[in-house]
Amino acid sequence: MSSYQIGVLTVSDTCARGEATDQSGPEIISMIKSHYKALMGKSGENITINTTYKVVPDEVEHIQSLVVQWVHQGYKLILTTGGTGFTPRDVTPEAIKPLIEKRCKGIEIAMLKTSLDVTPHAMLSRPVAGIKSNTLIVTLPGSVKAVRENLAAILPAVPHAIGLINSAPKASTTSEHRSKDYSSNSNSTVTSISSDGCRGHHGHSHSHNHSHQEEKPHSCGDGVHRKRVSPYPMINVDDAIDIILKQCDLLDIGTEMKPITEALGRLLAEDIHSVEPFPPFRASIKDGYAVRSKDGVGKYKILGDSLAGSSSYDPQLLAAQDPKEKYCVVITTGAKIPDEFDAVVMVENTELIADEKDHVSILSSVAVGEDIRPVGSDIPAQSLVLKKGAKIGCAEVGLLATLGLVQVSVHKLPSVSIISTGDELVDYQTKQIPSGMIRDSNSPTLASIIQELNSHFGECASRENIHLHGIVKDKVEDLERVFKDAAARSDIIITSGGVSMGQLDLVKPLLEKMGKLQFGRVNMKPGKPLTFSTITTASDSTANKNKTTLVFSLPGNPVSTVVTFYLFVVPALRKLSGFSNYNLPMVEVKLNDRLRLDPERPEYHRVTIEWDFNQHCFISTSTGSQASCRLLSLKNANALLLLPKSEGYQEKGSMVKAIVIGPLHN
Ligand SMILES: Nc1nc2c(c(=O)[nH]1)N[C@H]1C(S)=C(S)[C@@H](COP(=O)(O)OP(=O)(O)OC[C@H]3O[C@@H](n4cnc5c(N)ncnc54)[C@H](O)[C@@H]3O)O[C@H]1N2
Ligand code: MOO
Ligand SMILES: [Mg+2]
Repeated sequence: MSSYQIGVLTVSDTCARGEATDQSGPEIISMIKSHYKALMGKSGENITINTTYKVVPDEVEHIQSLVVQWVHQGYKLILTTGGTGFTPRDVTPEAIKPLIEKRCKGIEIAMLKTSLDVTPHAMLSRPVAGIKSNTLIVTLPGSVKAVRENLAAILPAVPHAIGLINSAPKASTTSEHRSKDYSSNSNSTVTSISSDGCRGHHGHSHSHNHSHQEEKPHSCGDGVHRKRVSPYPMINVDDAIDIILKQCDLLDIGTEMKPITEALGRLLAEDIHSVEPFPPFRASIKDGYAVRSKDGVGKYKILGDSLAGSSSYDPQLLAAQDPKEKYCVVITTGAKIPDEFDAVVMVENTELIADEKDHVSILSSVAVGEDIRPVGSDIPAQSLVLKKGAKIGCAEVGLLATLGLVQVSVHKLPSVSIISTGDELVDYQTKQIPSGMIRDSNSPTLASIIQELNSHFGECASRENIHLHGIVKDKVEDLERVFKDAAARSDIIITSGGVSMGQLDLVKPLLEKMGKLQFGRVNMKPGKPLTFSTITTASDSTANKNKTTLVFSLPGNPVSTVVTFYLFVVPALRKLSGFSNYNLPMVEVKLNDRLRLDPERPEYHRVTIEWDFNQHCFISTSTGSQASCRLLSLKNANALLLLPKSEGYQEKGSMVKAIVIGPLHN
């Protein structure tokens, strides 16, 4: 028995404001139900149709966030009504089009044709139909009459369309995919594995379709009545990142003034302009003599010197001299060129004259301006030197110093709380550990990653405001207390453990209770049970708005913890720190290994990459068995390969994209 979740979305300012009652939405629902009833009557198939009905104003964000959420929740069909006309408030097509992955013009034409048979005004409608993920999305006009016509025109094809969109892929989808076995004889085919977790031999197959359950807090229940299928739809990595980035807009981290010597790695929160020109005077580029270029080669009288920082030359002297003679001033690199001179001869192109120390022989003639830096030639006055949003590197600190700035306005950095969860954990400093227990490695690992990120990719998390909460046992009251404390003090909470299918995996239900669980599973390997939520803490005063905290509940397997951190926490940290490029650098690398692919999930395979001057490209070397509990698979890794989900292998010598996660040489 399959169940269809169908979303009906009425887009209308007046209905949203309650100034008009919506007829079209209810009409759609009744047409859908009666059509399917007829359909089921014929085919005998029994489908349960659940419809969700919402009304939103004519606003792109409102339409998109609901449609995206419904798609993530696995809806089969989404029908909107309203907002497809020509008036300024008609934005439904503009909201839906960017979400569509596959346009379905046939459906649009069917609707237009039907309506045009009725009235030529139908050409003033802008329908959009298309597929996003596994969902068919169709915009219908606003009027009930037009809804009836358009829906009647396409309903006969909709069930079949949905069937095609959700048809199983050709390749066999048995879940017993073989991959590098955890044991040493890696070429033995693993008969079955614990679903994607660390290699175990208590394997069982697991199906990937999920039934959509109402969004209510699910406890995993006790051992016996535990869910057999995760209630959390599996979404893809890009959509997950989109959701995270969107939620970042709810936080306002703010800016602060920092002394320039403490601003390295920070992002500028304002444009930086020069006031004075630099250099502020005409400066010599070389050591030698300042001359008047018109005097050419010959014997020159030395009138004094102008050294960088001090000068004995007095212009009165020149005025008192015989104009027919040639004059010069000793000059050093960086020194001010006296106004009466217009070029520099390098000391290598002169000769001393025996017994005449206040004369010199100039051997080469120079052009006007030779070896002189004009005023402002490095930095013009009143010019934009650094743009808002620029990362302050070493040179930028120097430029700020050159401009005489003592402090600068920079983006503040998000504060972070790190929490390890699990009854089996003891502090890593514990010498004798009781049987069945293990040391917590995730917290020290995560704290170190943040430090390394800050040093290599720009400051993206507060160094002072990173709070290690340590280990929290699998007890709801303990977890709730610590999460509440962390939410009050941090912008971002990073937990590890307790998010899969175990009866002590309490984190997801707790977050559904404490906040809003945005998504609970991602189609990736490792890292599938990654969970992302938001907790809103009411503000104490009406003045400032509620505080939102982003909660990243990473899977407990140490490698899953690290990989999901790089893929999902880093973009949030960077966006909140003011970066415009949220992701870590991406490169293309040539494989030095033949790697088996996972037929169900895209994989982030750990490698060491190095530039090869003979092959003119990065060469990647796998870190070995990729079991997600094997932290060794991250040892010396400085990149994550993006391997596609597919049968078969990624061949040695082929080019693959990789995310750079560490220094390119050790
Ligand atoms: N029946 C199913 N079981 C599992 C599934 C599934 O879909 N069905 N998913 C597997 C996958 S994939 C992953 S990833 C893990 C993630 O599970 P949790 O997030 O609940 O993690 P835990 O169960 O708490 O721990 C997993 C593993 O990692 C060790 N661990 C936990 N915290 C730490 C820490 N701070 N330092 C070091 N090691 C840690 C823990 O002892 C476990 O061995 O679920 C699979 N199961
Ligand atoms: O073990 Mo899991 O593969 O991290 O998702
Ligand atoms: Mg678990």
